[in-house]
Amino acid sequence: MSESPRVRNVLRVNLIETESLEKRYGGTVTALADLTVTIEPGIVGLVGANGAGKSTLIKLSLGLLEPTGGKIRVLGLDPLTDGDAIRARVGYMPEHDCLPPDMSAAEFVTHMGRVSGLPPAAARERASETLRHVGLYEERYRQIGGYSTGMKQRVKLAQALVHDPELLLLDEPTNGLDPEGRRAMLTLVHRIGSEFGISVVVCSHLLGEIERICTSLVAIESGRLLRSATLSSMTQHSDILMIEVDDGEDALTDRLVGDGLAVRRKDRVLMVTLNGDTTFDTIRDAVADLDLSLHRLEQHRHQVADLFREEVSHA
Ligand SMILES: Nc1ncnc2c1ncn2[C@@H]1O[C@H](COP(=O)(O)OP(=O)(O)OP(=O)(O)O)[C@@H](O)[C@H]1O
Repeated sequence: MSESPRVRNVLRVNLIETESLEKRYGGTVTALADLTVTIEPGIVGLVGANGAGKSTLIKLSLGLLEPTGGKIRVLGLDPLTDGDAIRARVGYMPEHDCLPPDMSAAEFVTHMGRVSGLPPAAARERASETLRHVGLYEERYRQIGGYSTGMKQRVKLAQALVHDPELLLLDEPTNGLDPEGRRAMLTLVHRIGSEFGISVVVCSHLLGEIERICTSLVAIESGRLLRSATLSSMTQHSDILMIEVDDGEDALTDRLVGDGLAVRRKDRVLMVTLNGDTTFDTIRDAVADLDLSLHRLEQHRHQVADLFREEVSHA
């Protein structure tokens, strides 16, 4: 984290690339099927319902599992042959609780720093630093067994960060947290991604929750790619104008339809399909002729929900 985002961002290598990736468990359960996706640097939400295959993809990325078909590369490396190199450059926060209750957070995170190859003094220093970043500095000498769920999640995050990785893989980091705890955890993840320049792949079954912190989203369903897109491409202007007037929506609708425009109504909002630059003039003239007061006239932006949530909700 001491390294500047500028230096890190020079390395624009893809985070994860898969080609026809397949993972079957025991020959019967197909967790991933023909998954081809390229995940670029940034804060990436990996969304999908429970059982969609998110954890399997993360474990394949770390070389903890072997694919039964296809290819996967992480930071340009092959997890099967370059597993050590990948684990040195990647931090992993697993979904389930895996913390020793009778160790303090300081001891545990220092230990994980040592496992990652840091010398003793550097591991202790980095452990303190990362525990401060995740908001556990004051509590770092208490036994983990006495921590709340939120504090345990932060220890898991700290151990993933201790060796200063380029990429963080976070599996459902908000699991078990109350709404305030979820917000705080996501704010922390966003800070790590935006201020420290560490790329993050964050798994969640809750699209609505993670979309606000992500630069791109990858949705999977039953082990297959549903959609992959950047947030900016998803929230571009559409060709729909949203109009609200104080009163007189019916009269305005009739008039605009009479002027040849396509109008849909959603409660009190008129949604008019743009038909060249003259559409604005037509609306202005209609509002003036009907003596209405105009509250809103703006080009509708696509909502992530429109493009994604519906698909994910079926997942
Ligand atoms: N070790 C395993 N043996 C057999 N089946 C497994 C194993 N691990 C996962 N699966 C199955 O593979 C599918 C994908 O599971 P995976 O854990 O990757 O999904 P997920 O999207 O991470 O969901 P969740 O958040 O619930 O873990 C599921 O049907 C799951 O039951």
